[in-house]
Amino acid sequence: FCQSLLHTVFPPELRFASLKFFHRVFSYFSSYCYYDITEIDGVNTNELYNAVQLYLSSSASISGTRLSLTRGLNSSSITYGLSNNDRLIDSYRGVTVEWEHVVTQRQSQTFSWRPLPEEKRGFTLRVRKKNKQLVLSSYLDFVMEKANELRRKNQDRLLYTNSRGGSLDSRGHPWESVPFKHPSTFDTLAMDPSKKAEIMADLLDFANGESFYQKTGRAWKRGYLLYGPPGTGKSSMIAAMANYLGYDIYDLELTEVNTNSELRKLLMKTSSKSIIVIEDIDCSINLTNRNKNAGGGSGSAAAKKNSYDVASPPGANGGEDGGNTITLSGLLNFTDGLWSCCGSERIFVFTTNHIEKLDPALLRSGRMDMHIHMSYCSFPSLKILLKNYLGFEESDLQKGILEEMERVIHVAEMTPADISEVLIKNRRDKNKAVDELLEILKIRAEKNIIKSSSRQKNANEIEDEEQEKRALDNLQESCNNNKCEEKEGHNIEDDGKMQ
Ligand SMILES: Nc1ncnc2c1ncn2[C@@H]1O[C@H](COP(=O)(O)OP(=O)(O)OP(=O)(O)O)[C@@H](O)[C@H]1O
Ligand SMILES: [Mg+2]
Repeated sequence: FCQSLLHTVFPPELRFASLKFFHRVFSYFSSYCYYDITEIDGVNTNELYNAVQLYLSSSASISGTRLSLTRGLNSSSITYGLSNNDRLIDSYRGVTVEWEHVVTQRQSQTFSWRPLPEEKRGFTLRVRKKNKQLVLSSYLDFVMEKANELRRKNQDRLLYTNSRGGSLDSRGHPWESVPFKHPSTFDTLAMDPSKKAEIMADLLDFANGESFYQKTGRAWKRGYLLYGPPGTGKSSMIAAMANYLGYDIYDLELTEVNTNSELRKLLMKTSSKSIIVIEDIDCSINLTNRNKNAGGGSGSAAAKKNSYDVASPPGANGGEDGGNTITLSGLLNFTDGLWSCCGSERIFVFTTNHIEKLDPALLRSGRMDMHIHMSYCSFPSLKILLKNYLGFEESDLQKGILEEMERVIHVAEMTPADISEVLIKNRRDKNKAVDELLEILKIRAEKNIIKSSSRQKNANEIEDEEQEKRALDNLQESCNNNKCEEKEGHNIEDDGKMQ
């Protein structure tokens, strides 16, 4: 209206100045101020625009007359947002604000190095002037935070791998990703319930512990070492952790990493809220010699001790000379050196079948915060498997069968993987599955008893042999001593004679 009035009343040279004047007068008397958030800011995508769009999708009431629906890549849920030129009221700490989605056609003569969308989109936020401070200081931060949370919730988690070696993709990323859809959860995981509850509580404390880590001056990260025989659920536990916290997983293949600096680059490209996994750490690299390159090999015990105490500066033993020169020192810098803090809220999980092979430097407290022993199936774990695979509660099974299972399960030393195999095979006939499982448990237990008794017998025999040998050695030694004494006596005599 103003513009058409200007056209008729003012000559062209005065139009611009008078428009500015009207605008000033209008904004002086208006009790509102307006903020434009455009989709594209210069040549960059405006992150705030995307955040607002996502944020509004959570508060858009279904009663809105027209909503636009979107489903993103890697997302399994639909989000909705404002359609063109629609408005929505939001309130924050008792303050009401109004959002409008503004879409206009882009003028065709605009020059740009990259193709821009034909429509110019943006949000206009209308706030009362008296609330301006609140909006600028905290409402927009709140919107960003909420949007990030929604993005994580809506988006399927990703599983990243560095299987391409050191090569980068077209965007310069060293990680390749696929949607992560592992069904393992803490409900399906068979392990001692009290241990499970402890781990779950620890994870929750970690995820909600931002202020604690800030207060205590610690980097916001946590390390878990899972160890135990194959098939006891170490990988399943990692998947359950990721599903529980909603974190992405970075599966680090150490054999594909050539140098310590490559390892650092990989770490820098991981995102927050993620689990960084190194499976079978004892097999990945030679982790017994921390200062292989810097110290020039394992030396004396003292030199070795020293190499544990002195943290090598990053890159000192980086082995940029090619070949697989990644060292334990590089790995330790990766997990808790300065570089490990270049993101936050990260969990490191290492798995191994042989904890005894690991270097004490990896096991010292503070490095791997929790050591979790995944062991052979116990009776409580067995009950979880029976419930998950066959739907049998404790009360559905005969007391005699349960008692017998409880008696043999420890001696049988069967992994949850072995037991689930038997249950899956017979899952159509549940009673048969239980009978067969009990039978197998008994056979295994019997075998183990025989094996351990023969081992004991062997050990006793070896002990006897050693005792005999020791006795013979002692005898021989005393004989030798006697001979020496006789000989020394002769010498003295000889000496005497000579003198
Ligand atoms: N504790 C468990 N609870 C439920 N299922 C389990 C458990 N342990 C093993 N399984 C089953 O056995 C299979 C193998 O388990 P998983 O891969 O987690 O073992 P692992 O300990 O990682 O073995 P490895 O040391 O060989 O990597 C899984 O598919 C899972 O279904
Ligand atoms: Mg595994």
